[in-house]
Formats: sequence, structure tokens, C-alpha cells
Amino acid sequence: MDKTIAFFGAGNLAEAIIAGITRKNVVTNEQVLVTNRSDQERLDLIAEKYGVICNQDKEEMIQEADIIILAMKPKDAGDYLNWLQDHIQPHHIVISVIAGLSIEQIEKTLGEGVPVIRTMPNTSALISQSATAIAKGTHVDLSQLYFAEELFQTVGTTKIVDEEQMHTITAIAGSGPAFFYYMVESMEKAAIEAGLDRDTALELLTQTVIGSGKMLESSGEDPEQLRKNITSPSGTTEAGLNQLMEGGFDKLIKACVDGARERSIDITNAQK
Ligand SMILES: NC(=O)C1=CN([C@@H]2O[C@H](COP(=O)(O)OP(=O)(O)OC[C@H]3O[C@@H](n4cnc5c(N)ncnc54)[C@H](O)[C@@H]3O)[C@@H](O)[C@H]2O)C=CC1
Ligand SMILES: O=C(O)[C@@H]1CCC=N1
Repeated sequence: MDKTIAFFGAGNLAEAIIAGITRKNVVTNEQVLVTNRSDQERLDLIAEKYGVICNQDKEEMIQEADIIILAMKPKDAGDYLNWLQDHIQPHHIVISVIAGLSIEQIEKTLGEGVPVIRTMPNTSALISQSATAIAKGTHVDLSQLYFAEELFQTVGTTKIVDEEQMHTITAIAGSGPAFFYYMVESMEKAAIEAGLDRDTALELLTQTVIGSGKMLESSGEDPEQLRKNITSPSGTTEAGLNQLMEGGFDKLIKACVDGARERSIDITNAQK
């Protein structure tokens, strides 16, 4: 790719994407520019780890950038967009990873004609295993959309979606890994309480999660069938699942997804 990519925000998510794109050599390290609000130590660390160009001079970065990645927290986006409004140039493409920040809000601040692409990756980008949803703004042409797709394919899989689906997608795929980690934490705790040592529990749980994910990906079976294949009548799985079902697991997971989704909607409304 012959484009220079500038990250405004150098937190967990930006690092995950930087790690992915530099590992795949889609651009040279000199084509990746990174800045944050003020944490020079963090920038030094990113520069050392990934060999990218870290810079506190945002105006200089904008001059060199083709792609502007918005990677700050939603609460910091408004001020940044107001600043960007005076620096945006016709060749720039703006790509946001910010939860809850709508394309309309970005377009409204940056003005007519600016290509804006909204994405929802997750931190598994760090190991090129993100599941990234991508939605296009009003002024994005197909080549710009394909560019975004290609960029995020370097850090995992991509799916083009309508923006209205982003609240739900943020819940299941953006926040999703945290929910699976929490499930693993809970199973690990239960195993330790039952006498297993931590290392053995985590090693076996990790491979169990990887194996389950790969089965979902490649067995051709849906999750319900895969679950049934494990559940012998009157067996151990059934005994465990009965506890989940009697304890309201479905309801709890729905509340979890709805909670994350509603928070995304609240973030959108707060920016209006
Ligand atoms: N952490 C995650 O798993 C995911 C996060 N996201 C989104 O990514 C964004 C960043 O999240 P994290 O990396 O977790 O946050 P973080 O708090 O780790 O990083 C935020 C970064 O933005 C920088 N920043 C703030 N204002 C700035 C400005 N005006 N100019 C340049 N940099 C500025 C901060 O200095 C910091 O480097 C959020 O909007 C979040 O919704 C999306 C998907 C997954
Ligand atoms: O928790 C958050 O708000 C961000 C967005 C998706 C994952 N992390």
C-alpha cells in the first residue's frame, strides 16, 4: 500500500492494529505515524516495539497522512474533530474505530465531501485475529471502502455492514472478547476451587476455547449442534448445562449484550 496511515490515539486498540499491520508488512514502518494526547513515554514504547514513527506534532502528521485513524475514547473525539475540521485535506480518508461515534456526527463536524469509514475491530488484531465490521459513510467510494477492507484484513477477518448494526456488533464483537475472557476467568476460578492448579486449568481452558473456536469456524456445524454432540444423555455436560439453564444463563447473556449495546446507543446520543 502506498498510503501513510496516521493513528490519533495510541492506546490498547491502536497498538493491536499497529502490531497487526506492521507484522504483515502491508506498509513500511515509516508509513505508520502515531500520536496520542500527551504521553511521550507511551509513544516511545510504541516506537521501540514496532519501529513506527511516533510524533507529538499533530499538524506535521496531518501533512504527511493519507489515512487518518480516529483511535481515541469517545469522550475525546469531539475536541479532536473540531481541531481536525481546520486541517482536513481533500485526499484524506477518515477511519474511526470509536464505539458509538456515528458517521453522521463525524461528517457533520468535518464538513461536506469527507470520506468517513466507521469500523469496529477488537483487540485480537494484536495477533491478526480481529473480527472487524466496516460501514461506509456518505462520501466513500468503492475503492476507498475496499482499501479499508484490505487494511483490516491484515489484522483478521472483515465484514461490510450497515451502520445501524454497529451498536449490536460493538456488543458482540468489539466487547465480545472480554465476555469470553470473563467466562474463562470464572471457569478457571471454579477449577482452582475444585483443587486444580492454576497453570493446568488455564492451559486446558485456553486450548478448549481455541478448539471450540476452530470447530465453529471449520466443522460446518452450527453451535447448537456442536453443543449437542458433546452432551450425552444423563452425562456430565448435561449436568453442567442444566445448572446454566436453571440459573438463567440465556437471560444473563441477553442482558450482557443489551447492556453493551445500549451503552453504545447512549454514547451516540451524548455526542448529539
Ligand atoms: N479496547 C478495545 O477493545 C476496543 C476499543 N475500541 C475503541 O477504540 C478507541 C480507543 O480505545 P482504547 O485503545 O481501548 O483506549 P485507550 O484509553 O487505551 O487509548 C486512547 C488513546 O487516545 C489518545 N487520545 C486522546 N485524545 C487524543 C487526541 N485529541 N489526539 C490524539 N490522541 C488522543 C490517548 O492519549 C490514548 O493514547 C475507543 O474509542 C474505543 O471505543 C473499539 C474496539 C475495541
Ligand atoms: O469498552 C469499550 O467501550 C470499547 C468498545 C468496544 C470494546 N471496548
